Amino acid sequence: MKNIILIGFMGVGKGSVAREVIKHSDYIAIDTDDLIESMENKKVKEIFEEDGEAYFRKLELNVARWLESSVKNTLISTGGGFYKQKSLKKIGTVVLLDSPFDAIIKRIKTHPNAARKIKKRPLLNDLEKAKELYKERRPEYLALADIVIDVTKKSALECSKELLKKVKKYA
Ligand SMILES: Nc1ncnc2c1ncn2[C@@H]1O[C@H](COP(=O)(O)OP(=O)(O)O)[C@@H](O)[C@H]1O
Ligand SMILES: O=C(O)C1=C[C@@H](OP(=O)(O)O)[C@@H](O)[C@H](O)C1
Repeated sequence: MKNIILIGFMGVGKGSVAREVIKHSDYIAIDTDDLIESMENKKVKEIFEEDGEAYFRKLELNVARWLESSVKNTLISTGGGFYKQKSLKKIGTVVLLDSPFDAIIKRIKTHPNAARKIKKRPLLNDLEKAKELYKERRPEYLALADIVIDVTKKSALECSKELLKKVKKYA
């Protein structure tokens, strides 16, 4: 099985879809932010505050190198900026979870833990800036994707089923 690498904007549902995929397939899952947090023994938010974004991006590069050389048969969910890694397409089949900006924000805001969900994502704290980032990134995400899944109005389970069906062609 080729790796699957899930990309998409902050909060679009990469982690949630990954959790459903592992329930319904033989994939195991890892998450680039989780790897970084355990490497550094710090939350992403603290790394941004204490070490800066550039340092965080270096950690993403280290993770990308390790994924490319050592990880197989795995579903890899990523942070929203991980797609900039040059080796992305070598790591696995690239699956984009896609949704309009307003739909992503609406979904996060209706979650019971909304404030915490927003706070833990430093680049989502200023919504105007986040929208600009979305506009800049969306065409780049689309250009890299082997598979695009529109997650708007679908449950994470539905998205996971669509992903598993579409990915068969690339296995
Ligand atoms: N398909 C979905 N339908 C409804 N809510 C969702 C869906 N996918 C994710 N969410 C909610 O959106 C928020 C962000 O999801 P998450 O999986 O953490 O995104 P990401 O990993 O892309 O940052 C969470 O509150 C999650 O419960
Ligand atoms: O879009 C980004 O640049 C980031 C997205 C975050 O991950 P999520 O996409 O899981 O929120 C996290 O990696 C960091 O805050 C930076």
